[in-house]
Amino acid sequence: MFCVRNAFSSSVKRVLRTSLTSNSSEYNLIRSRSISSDTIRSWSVGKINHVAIAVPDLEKATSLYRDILGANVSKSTPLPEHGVYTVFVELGDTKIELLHPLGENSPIEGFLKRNPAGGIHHICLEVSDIHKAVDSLKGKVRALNPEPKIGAHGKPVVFLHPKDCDGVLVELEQE
Ligand SMILES: C[C@@H](C(=O)O)C(=O)SCCNC(=O)CCNC(=O)[C@H](O)C(C)(C)COP(=O)(O)OP(=O)(O)OC[C@H]1O[C@@H](n2cnc3c(N)ncnc32)[C@H](O)[C@@H]1OP(=O)(O)O
Repeated sequence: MFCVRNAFSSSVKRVLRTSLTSNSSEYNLIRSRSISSDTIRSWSVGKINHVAIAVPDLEKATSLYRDILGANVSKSTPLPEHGVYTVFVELGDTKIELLHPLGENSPIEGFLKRNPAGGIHHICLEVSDIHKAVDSLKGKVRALNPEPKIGAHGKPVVFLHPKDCDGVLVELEQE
């Protein structure tokens, strides 16, 4: 009886010790991660600036938001350096960006081939410091243009690879 109780109690102690040790090391790991990311992070991510929709027929898509839904929409603007036409739909403090291919080798050509009816192409998030953001993402998330380009709002933008962002193309824009 004594032997059985002793064996039981030492196995309980072993389980407790293992669990305590592993919890402590997890705790230390979590603690050190949050301390180091707090220390290193000198930029922050802000609100969604816009959601971009690639469309096969820009006039038809503009008419949906302007004439049927009654939103304010911008004029169509060609952005040859990005290979797209854009139309912005104003929605309170955020926007929808309608995208249509411009010229040969438009970066949205392939997307529209795969999604001929159109679809959500990317989301754009504001960041407080785009250069620091790009630096701190190195080795974790691939930037498609590590050197920021001037985007549709005249501000620097960087696109992040959709395969590193859960299947979503993410654009970072300087606030
Ligand atoms: C004006 C400016 C602004 O707002 O300021 C803009 O919007 S300019 C908006 C247009 N500019 C950009 O999009 C610039 C950044 N984009 C790019 O560099 C390109 O579009 C890529 C994201 C690299 C995709 O190019 P492309 O379609 O030729 O690549 P690919 O056919 O090799 O595709 C590689 C893989 O990525 C996936 N993939 C491609 N485009 C995607 C998208 N928009 N969202 C989610 N996944 C996507 C494909 O399905 C494929 O997956 P599987 O391998 O599984 O089949």
